[in-house]
Amino acid sequence: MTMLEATGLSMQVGDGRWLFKEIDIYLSKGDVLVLRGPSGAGKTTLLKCLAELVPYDEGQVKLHGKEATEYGIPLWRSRVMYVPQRPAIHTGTPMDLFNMAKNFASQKEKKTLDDPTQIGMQWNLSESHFTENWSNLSGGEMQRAALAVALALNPEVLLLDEPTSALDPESTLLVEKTLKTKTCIWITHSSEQESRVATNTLTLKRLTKSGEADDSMSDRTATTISM
Ligand SMILES: Nc1ncnc2c1ncn2[C@@H]1O[C@H](COP(=O)(O)OP(=O)(O)OP(=O)(O)O)[C@@H](O)[C@H]1O
Repeated sequence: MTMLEATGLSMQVGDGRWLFKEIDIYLSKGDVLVLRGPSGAGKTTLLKCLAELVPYDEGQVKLHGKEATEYGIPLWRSRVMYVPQRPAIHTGTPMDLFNMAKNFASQKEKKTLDDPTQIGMQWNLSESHFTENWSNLSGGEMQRAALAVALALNPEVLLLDEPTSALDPESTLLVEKTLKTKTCIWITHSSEQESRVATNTLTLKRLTKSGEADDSMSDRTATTISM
């Protein structure tokens, strides 16, 4: 049964070019939809539209058949959660972030929250990484800690923006093992990662101003979805 449904999602950018046009996504529980496409094709922006972080021009997004306005935007974002490639500059520690987020009214409706430390320990992080200031963590530690905080908040859909881009191969496999058990849309530039985690793939291509595939750009012929 479809959990997250986007229909006819379209967005135009400043110069009148369509960034993406008439995107349809049907995500059921346990699906891992891999989002691929060349740099600048609009992958990050599409995830931000699904999370209602940036406005789109046409189309609808629904979770369990209801639009974001019916939930209220903060509750929507706690259920359909965008996880950036690099965590925003946070002061304090990963646990401070988790404790702050779990006290948001939108989180309080959730019955179960997990422990980010326990999640991180599956990924070769130690408890102390979660009580260390973000600024003292390495790029890979920061990326795993931010992912662990997001997972612990138990969103229904995770929108993952290159979630293993800062990780070594061993940590990448550990993180994949956990994330592929979740319902998510996952941006990656790696076809190896796609083959390990995807239940289906959506490929974005660059479009011309009129919204047609830009055939002058190599390997950019259409917006395709393969199941
Ligand atoms: N609101 C906006 N107004 C104008 N341009 C925008 C807007 N939002 C996104 N863009 C442009 O759209 C393009 C797509 O950006 P986006 O970050 O979504 O691409 P991407 O496919 O995720 O790229 P990458 O693989 O490099 O991360 C960029 O050129 C960006 O500057």
